[in-house]
Amino acid sequence: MSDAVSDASNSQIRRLADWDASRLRDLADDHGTPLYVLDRERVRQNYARLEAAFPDAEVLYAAKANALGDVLETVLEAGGGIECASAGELRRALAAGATGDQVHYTAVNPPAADLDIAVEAAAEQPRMTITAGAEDTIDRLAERGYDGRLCLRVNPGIGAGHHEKVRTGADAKFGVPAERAVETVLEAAERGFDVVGIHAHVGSGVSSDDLEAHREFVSRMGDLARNVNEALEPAATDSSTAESAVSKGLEFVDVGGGFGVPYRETDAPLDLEAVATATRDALGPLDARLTIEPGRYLVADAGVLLTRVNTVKPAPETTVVGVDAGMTTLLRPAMYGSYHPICNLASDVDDRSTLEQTVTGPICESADVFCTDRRLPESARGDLLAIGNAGAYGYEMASTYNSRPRPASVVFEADGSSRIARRRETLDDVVRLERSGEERQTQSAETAGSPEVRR
Ligand SMILES: Cc1ncc(COP(=O)(O)O)c(C=O)c1O
Ligand SMILES: N[C@@H](CCCC[NH3+])C(=O)O
Repeated sequence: MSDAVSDASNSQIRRLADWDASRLRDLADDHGTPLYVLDRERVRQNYARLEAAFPDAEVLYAAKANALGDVLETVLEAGGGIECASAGELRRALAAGATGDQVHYTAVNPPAADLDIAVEAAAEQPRMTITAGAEDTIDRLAERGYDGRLCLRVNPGIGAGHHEKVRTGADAKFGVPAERAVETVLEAAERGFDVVGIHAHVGSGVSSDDLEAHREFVSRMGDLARNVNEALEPAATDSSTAESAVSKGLEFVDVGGGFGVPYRETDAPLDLEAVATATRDALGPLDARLTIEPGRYLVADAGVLLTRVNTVKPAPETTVVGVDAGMTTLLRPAMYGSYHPICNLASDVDDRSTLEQTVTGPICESADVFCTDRRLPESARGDLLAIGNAGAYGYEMASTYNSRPRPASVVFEADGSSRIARRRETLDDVVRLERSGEERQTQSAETAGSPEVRR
C-alpha cells in the first residue's frame, strides 16, 4: 500500500494497494471502525471511462450498488441518471436532485406501497419511466390511474454473472418471458400507456469470459426491439386509429448493467471496449437509444472498508484474526464466497513475516469469514486492515443482525477533504423501533388487570 497520495490514474485497475495508507489510517483514527470510505473522484473516473466506451448510450446508475446521496449526486453531476429498484431508492434519487427524465423505477415484484409512491412521483415528474416486469404490474399501475411512460422488463432466457445467485436473465422471477413481450407491449399501448422501452438484465459481475453470452443477449434484445417496433407501427400509420395511444416506436432498449470489476489481485479488468463494440454490433440497426445500467462498475473500487483487529488466536491449522467488521458489515464473502483483497495498514507491516490467516468477524455464524487461510503479514491486536472493492454492495447489504449497529461512511474528495456521509448507528438506533422495556411493563400490567385475562 502506498504511503504517497495515489496519482488517481484513470486506469481501469485500481488495486487496494493504490490507496493512500496514511490517509486511511487518519480516517480510522478520526471516525473509528468499522468504517466505509468512499473516494468520490474514483466514481467520476469510472463514470468517465464508461461514458467514453459507450458515447451514445444513456447511463443509468443502478442505485442498489451504493445509494449514498454523495454517490447519486456524483453520477447526476457527471450526466447520468438513476435506476431505482425500490421506493426508497426513488426517494433518494429525487432527493439527490434527479429529475423525472433521469429516473427509471424498476422494482421486481413491487409492493403496493412502492407503486403508490412511484405513481405519485411520476405525476410530479411526468418524464419518469416505470419499468414493469410482470403483466399484472401493468394492471396494478392502471388501477392507480397511471398510463405514463412504461418500459417492459423482459426475461431474455440468458443469465450470466459472478455467482448463480446473481444471474437474473434466465430466472423466471425477473421479467416477462421474451415470447410474450410483443403482445404485452401492444396491449399496454392499446390501454393508453406510453410504451417507451424494453429492458433486460442478465446478471451481475459479468466478465470478459461472458462476452459471447452478452453478444447473444444483446442480439435477442435488438431483434425483440425490431419486432416490437414493427408491431407498434401499423397503428401509428393507420389514420383510423390515429387517436390510439399507439403512436410511436421504442425510445430506448435497456440492456441492464452487470459490468464486472477485478476483485483478485490477479484478475484482469473487463475489456470495456470489447463489450461496447459487441453491444453495438449485436444490437443491429435500430432507431432507438441504447441504455445501460451499471452499478458495481462505477463504485466497487471507489470504496474500502476499514476494520480493526480485536483478537489474534493461534489455532491448529490457521491463525484466526478477529476483526470488528463482520458479515453484517460486508455480506458478500459469506453470501457468495466472494474474494475481497485485504491489506494490513500497520506502518511496520513490511518488517513482518507472512503467515496463513483466517480473518473473521464478531457474528455468531461460521459463515462470518472474510478470508480463509490467506497469506497475509502477521496480524497484531489493534492493527488496521483495509478490505478492498467494498464500494459496491457493501453498506447496501449491511444489517443489524446480532443487534450490531451498522458502520459509518466517510466520503473523501480529490482535494484531500473528507466528511462523514452517514453517521455510525448507535445501540439506541438498533432498538429504536421496538417497544421500550417501560412500555412493555406498562402494557403487561394493564393486560394482567383486564377481566378477560383474569378469567
Ligand atoms: C435491473 C438491474 N439493473 C442493473 C443492475 C446493476 O448490476 P451491476 O451492479 O452488476 O452493474 C442490477 C443488479 O444486478 C439489476 O438487477
Ligand atoms: N449483491 C450482488 C449483486 C446483485 C445485484 C442485484 N441484482 C453482489 O454483491 O455481487
